[in-house]
Amino acid sequence: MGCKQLDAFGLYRLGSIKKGKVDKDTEGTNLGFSGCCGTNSSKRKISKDQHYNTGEDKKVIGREMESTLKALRDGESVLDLSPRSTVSGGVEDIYGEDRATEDQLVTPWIFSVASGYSLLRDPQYNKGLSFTEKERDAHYLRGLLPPTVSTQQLQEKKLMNSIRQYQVPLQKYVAMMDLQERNERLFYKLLIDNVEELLPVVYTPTVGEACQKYGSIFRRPQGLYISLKEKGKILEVLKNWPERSIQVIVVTDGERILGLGDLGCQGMGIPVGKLALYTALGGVRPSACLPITIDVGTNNEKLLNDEFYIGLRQRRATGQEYYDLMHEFMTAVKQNYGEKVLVQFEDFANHNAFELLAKYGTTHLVFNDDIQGTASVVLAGVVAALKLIGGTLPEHTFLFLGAGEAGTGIAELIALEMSKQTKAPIEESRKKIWLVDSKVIKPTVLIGSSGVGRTFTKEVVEAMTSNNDKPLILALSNPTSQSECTAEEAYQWSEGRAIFASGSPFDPVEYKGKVYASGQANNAYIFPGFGLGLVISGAIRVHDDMLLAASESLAKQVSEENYKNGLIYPPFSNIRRISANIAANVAAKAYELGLATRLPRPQNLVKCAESCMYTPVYRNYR
Ligand SMILES: O=C([O-])CC(=O)C(=O)O
Ligand SMILES: [Mg+2]
Repeated sequence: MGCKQLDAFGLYRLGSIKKGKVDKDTEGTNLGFSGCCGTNSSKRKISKDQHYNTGEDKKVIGREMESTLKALRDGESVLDLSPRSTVSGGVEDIYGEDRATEDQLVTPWIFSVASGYSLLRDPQYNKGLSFTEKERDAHYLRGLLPPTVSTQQLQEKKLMNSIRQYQVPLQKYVAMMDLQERNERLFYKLLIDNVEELLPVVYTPTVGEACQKYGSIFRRPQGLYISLKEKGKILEVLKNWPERSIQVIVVTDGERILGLGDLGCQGMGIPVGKLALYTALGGVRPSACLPITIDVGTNNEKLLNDEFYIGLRQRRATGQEYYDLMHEFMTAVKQNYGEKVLVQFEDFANHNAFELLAKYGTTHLVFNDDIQGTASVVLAGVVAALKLIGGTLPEHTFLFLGAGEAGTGIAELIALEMSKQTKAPIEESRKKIWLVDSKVIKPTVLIGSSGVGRTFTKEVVEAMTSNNDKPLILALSNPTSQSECTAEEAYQWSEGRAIFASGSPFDPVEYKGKVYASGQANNAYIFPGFGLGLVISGAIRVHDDMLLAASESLAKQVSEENYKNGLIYPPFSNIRRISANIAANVAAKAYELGLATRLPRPQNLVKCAESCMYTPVYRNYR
């Protein structure tokens, strides 16, 4: 059976943009910024007269959805595996019992009941001072703990007190990572109960600094490191990981960590952080999460010369060598964990991100957070913002600064949603979206995703404000240092009129006696619930309509009270409920598209999602 090309999200359009005319004289237009539209790593320039909707785009438009659905109808290609990843038998053959895996190496895992000292040292089961008297007797813990028996609540209080005493964010980060390695449930209890306070610690912006200094703060490995040294042995490497039932893998190659660029092997902080959110925000079990860093070297001279750098000391492998390693990895993942494991690509550089998504979208359950997750969260924010700025989605004009993964992904998803609403071809919708600056357009929505900080200058924000009663301004680049502008700047320069959200959080701002709280337009709203939806439905492929389903669900959960405060996202304090609703909407779409394998379909998908969610409450040991 042939493996028909099934266009994954955003692929051909990027190809066409890449092929587009590059004009070096694109600077200076009515909004006062240059036409530079690449991320740090891409540094591409796109001509100002190259409208998003180009002739070349048209040729490939519509293929993705149509071909997906057609392929599904024909029953031909969606489930096909590429020849190298086809396995006959051996799927999830954990203990090496099948004939088909006779020639494969086996890790001699032994599972035993932890007790005594090793129980205290096991982060999955350790409860510290919360072991009861009975448990202390039954599990050989007498004398290994001081006499007091604490509650989990008291432990939480104590740890929050101590974390709050650290002034330096990185110290808070290290304290949280230490806790995760010592007492996993308590770590998640803290994160879940104090999500708004701790998100900036374990996630952006602090995780960015942590990655930059990862070699210096490295204590224990928290995920799998797959480097060029492991070429030919990746399946064995996967088998070294102690957990067998993996549902979500977040993988990076470290080449574009947030807006900080190439951090090589030290990008590991990102998969670790994202998966902590998968559990805390989306309820995916920690044991089912696997952070992975693919190390093909780094072009970051500073790291190559850093004596504490933890990765391969060589320049990045590219081309065939790179793709061969990635292919071995993707094949091994499917062979080891089966069809339903979600592989989330995170912080790959543009040139690889689109290609990997295209290549593996047909054979694996893959999701690119930077292209698709960010698109879904931004579409939700824009749809919600319509309540504040007025008009319908197709009535607005969008200008992007940054046509990398996020910019392209967002533009595509907005165009897709517009064309669903207007029933007009997607080419028409694309005409409202500009990936470059131009003298003639008067954008109503300004979206920054260039990875370059401070590009929304006073001039830019003032120009937006002079054209719009309520300009919608999204400064998406992370971490805070790379934000296109600060919340304070947005409110000051727009005289309090901007509807503003940013990728990394900003504190509320006071302007002329009024307090303005801004939202966080970060894919953290989407990926945990999105992944949970895939997991509970047993989905085998990601489809664009699932991204729309996630986005729709998020937008619906913005309350009147939020709107009154100028917010276009609900607060993170409700994120578990938000994620359960997103999961239910995504799962419903998976069933509708015939991409779900967990049958029969649960009647109430919200209840199903909620009941599947991880709880950090201590369990009693017999
Ligand atoms: O990690 C974040 O905060 C959002 C994201 O995916 C990125 O900036 O690459
Ligand atoms: Mg990312």
